[in-house]
Amino acid sequence: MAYRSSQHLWRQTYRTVFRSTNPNVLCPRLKSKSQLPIYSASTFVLQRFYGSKVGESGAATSVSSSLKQAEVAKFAAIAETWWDIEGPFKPLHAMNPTRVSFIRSTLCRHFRKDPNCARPLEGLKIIDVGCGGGILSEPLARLGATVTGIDAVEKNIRIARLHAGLDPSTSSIEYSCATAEQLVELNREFDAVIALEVIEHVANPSEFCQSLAALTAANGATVISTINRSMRAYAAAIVAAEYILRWLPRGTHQWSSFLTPEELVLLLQRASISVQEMAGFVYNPLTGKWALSDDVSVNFIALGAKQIHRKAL
Ligand SMILES: C[S@@+](CC[C@H](N)C(=O)[O-])C[C@H]1O[C@@H](n2cnc3c(N)ncnc32)[C@H](O)[C@@H]1O
Ligand SMILES: [Mg+2]
Repeated sequence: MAYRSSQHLWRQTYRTVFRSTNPNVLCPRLKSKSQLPIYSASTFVLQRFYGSKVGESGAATSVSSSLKQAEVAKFAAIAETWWDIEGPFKPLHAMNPTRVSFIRSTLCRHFRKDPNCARPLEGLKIIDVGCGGGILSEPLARLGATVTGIDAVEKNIRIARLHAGLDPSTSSIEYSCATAEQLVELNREFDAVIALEVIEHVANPSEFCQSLAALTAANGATVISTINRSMRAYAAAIVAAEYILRWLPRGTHQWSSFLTPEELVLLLQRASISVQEMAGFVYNPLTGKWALSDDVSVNFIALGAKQIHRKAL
């Protein structure tokens, strides 16, 4: 049922937002928390990697900068190529319809909205953290959301603004050069906070999750996608994508900065975000298309709900 309805949604998303052909999509929905194995080894890894900075209270504590200067410099160097679909962002363009399909169906479930209408995200305030040139912000705006896009690289924001301004359906996107923590300090809140392919580039993933959680309104949703720290991901996302196929500049990704799904679930849980849905992205080299899958061994995406802790009376 979930599979069939997500296929239908996929077709609709693709036609309305991207206007092209239709890859096969599976949108698995977690039925219970037991489907998200959280190994005690993950706790060990988190403590080793992120030390005592993993918050115990679940509240966004002292907010420092998530910026890693070397990462910011890498993205600044290729900023002009955001909308070149054969350039370094080719994989993000290729994955985009699949990830928008996941976001559309999961946000509609979360906010009890009709996924079949033309503007299913109407009425939702969404922030795209680390928006780059706006590859995700634009389809979200076309689906009816009120979109804010932020990025640490000024050049990215200039390009995103320029591109969004070319189409009346995206010209309302509010772009600014900022980090998540800076918006937390301004007490901004959004119904949905989305950070796709960003967490593997920040200085401290635990603090980054705390900032995303602080930006998420009560009963809101947080969506994160990243790359698994697995041997398959090393082979696919680094050896194949950077060295063999040359989709990405060499050195784009550091394997040690990837997170396993269990680690991401734990980091979000400690930021009071409970992961409800997760899916993998898989690439079919014969068709050149991406699809959603149960296989989270390389690229994956998760949606979590912000938990509200009631104070004891
Ligand atoms: C791989 S790109 C992903 C872009 C976009 N989210 C997408 O998936 O289409 C990562 C983006 O995150 C931005 N970035 C990296 N570290 C950041 C930080 N600490 N705060 C905000 N943006 C950051 C980079 O400038 C870059 O545009
Ligand atoms: Mg990346």
